[in-house]
Formats: sequence, C-alpha cells, structure tokens
Amino acid sequence: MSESAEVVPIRPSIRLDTDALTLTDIRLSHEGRNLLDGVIAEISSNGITTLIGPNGAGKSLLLRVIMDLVKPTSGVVEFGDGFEHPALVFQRPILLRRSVRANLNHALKLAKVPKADRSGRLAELLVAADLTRLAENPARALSGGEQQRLSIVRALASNPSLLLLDEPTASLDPSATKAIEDLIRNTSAAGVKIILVTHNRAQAKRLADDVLFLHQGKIAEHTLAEKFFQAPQSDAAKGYLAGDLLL
Ligand SMILES: Nc1ncnc2c1ncn2[C@@H]1O[C@H](COP(=O)(O)OP(=O)(O)OP(=O)(O)O)[C@@H](O)[C@H]1O
Repeated sequence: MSESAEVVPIRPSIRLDTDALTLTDIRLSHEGRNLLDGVIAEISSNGITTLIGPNGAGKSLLLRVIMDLVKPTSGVVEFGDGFEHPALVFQRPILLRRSVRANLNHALKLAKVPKADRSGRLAELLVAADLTRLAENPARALSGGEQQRLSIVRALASNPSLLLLDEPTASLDPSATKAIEDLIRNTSAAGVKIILVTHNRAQAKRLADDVLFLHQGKIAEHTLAEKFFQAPQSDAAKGYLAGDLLL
C-alpha cells in the first residue's frame, strides 16, 4: 500500500455476515450496576455456540435480551437472514400438570401447527426426546432429565431456527446429561442454531463449535472452541479455565 493510500475505517454498522446474529454494544444497567456492559458479538447462524463465564457474569440476562424478554438500556440485537423464531429453554422450565403428550400438543397448538399435521409432528418430537413410551405419563412425574428433554422438544414445536438453552444439564447425573447432549447434537445437526449456557467446562468442550466467554457483563473472548480451550487469550478466561475464583 502506498503512503498516500486512503485507509477506509471499518464502520461497526457494516455487517460482515448477513446471516449472523449481531449484538451491538448491549448495555443493561440496574440501580447503578452495569449488568451488561457493552456486549459486542457476531454469532454465526450455524453450529453450537457456548456462552460461558463465572456466576453473575450476565449469561442468563444476555439470553433474555436476545429473546426480547428483557429490554437493554441501550444496544441492538439484529437477527440475520439465517434466524427465525428464537426459542428459549429456561434453567427450570415449567411443564403443565398434564401428560407428556398434552404438553407437546399444547405447544404445537400455540405454534399454530395445523391440526392435520400435529399428530405426526408430535410423534417426531417424542422420538427426538426418546419419550415415546412415556407419552401418557404426567409430565411433572418424569425424572429431571426426562423433564428437561421434554422441555427442549417442546421448544422445538415452533420450529425455531435458534434455540437458547440456559444450563439444561444443571443438577443432572452423567447418563441424563449424555441424553441431553445427544439431543442438543441432533438438534444442531438438523440445522437449528444453538446457544448454550453451561457451567460444565467439559460439556462446553464436548459440544461447542465456538465459545463466547462473558466476564463482568462483557465478552472477554469469542473464539473457536478448540482455540479457546487450548490457548485462551484473556486473563479472565485463563483464570476461569485454571479454576481460579473470578470476581
Ligand atoms: N431481574 C433482575 N433484576 C436485577 N438484577 C438482576 C436481575 N437478573 C439478574 N440480575 C443480576 O445481574 C447479574 C447477572 O445475572 P445473570 O443471571 O445473567 O448471571 P449468570 O452469568 O447467568 O450467572 P449464573 O451462572 O450464576 O446463572 C447478577 O448480578 C444478577 O444478580
């Protein structure tokens, strides 16, 4: 480049990937505290993104902002062409006091799936969650892992292209965790973008294509999973992976 060549600055308003989910300077203040403090990220419409970071970093809040359940103080969430109908599964989802089948049927109705298509779709969701044999059981009598699988496929009733999962395996044993991880992988393989909040670093390593590391309301690092776990760049991520107590 010659000395006189004009350097054209990259304006943040130019979106590099029109399919991506773009978070631009998301801020959320509450009673003088900056709970989200300028979150900037461009999240690909493919694969599994894990959102990790210490307690209180703002992970759950960020999922709620993406879902438009919480309004940020400022900043913009833009869904690219690759996204439609985001769905969120909460950490402690609430199931209806009815059968597994009735819970799914209700979700399909809410999603306005035509009546003629409902039973076929319901059967597919039961298979995906491996709950066919428990279809007539009361949903609230299922084990924790079964309830979580039901919650995930219930969220899929609306055919989302983006599924946000907030610690879906918290307090589950290894075999229940594996069943959820299989369901997450299969859902991703079917073309649904996943953003997964987890405290389980081994799980993040097993599932993630890329990692968003949130610390004190800011993205301290956003990188491919392999790189993140092998060579984290930020001091906060290094400390987190080393098991230090981060404040
Ligand atoms: N509705 C709310 N009103 C006020 N403060 C809130 C609200 N929800 C969350 N906070 C605060 O925002 C901060 C971030 O909370 P958030 O639940 O997003 O953290 P997190 O990273 O998901 O943590 P954890 O891993 O413990 O679930 C915390 O300090 C929390 O106390």
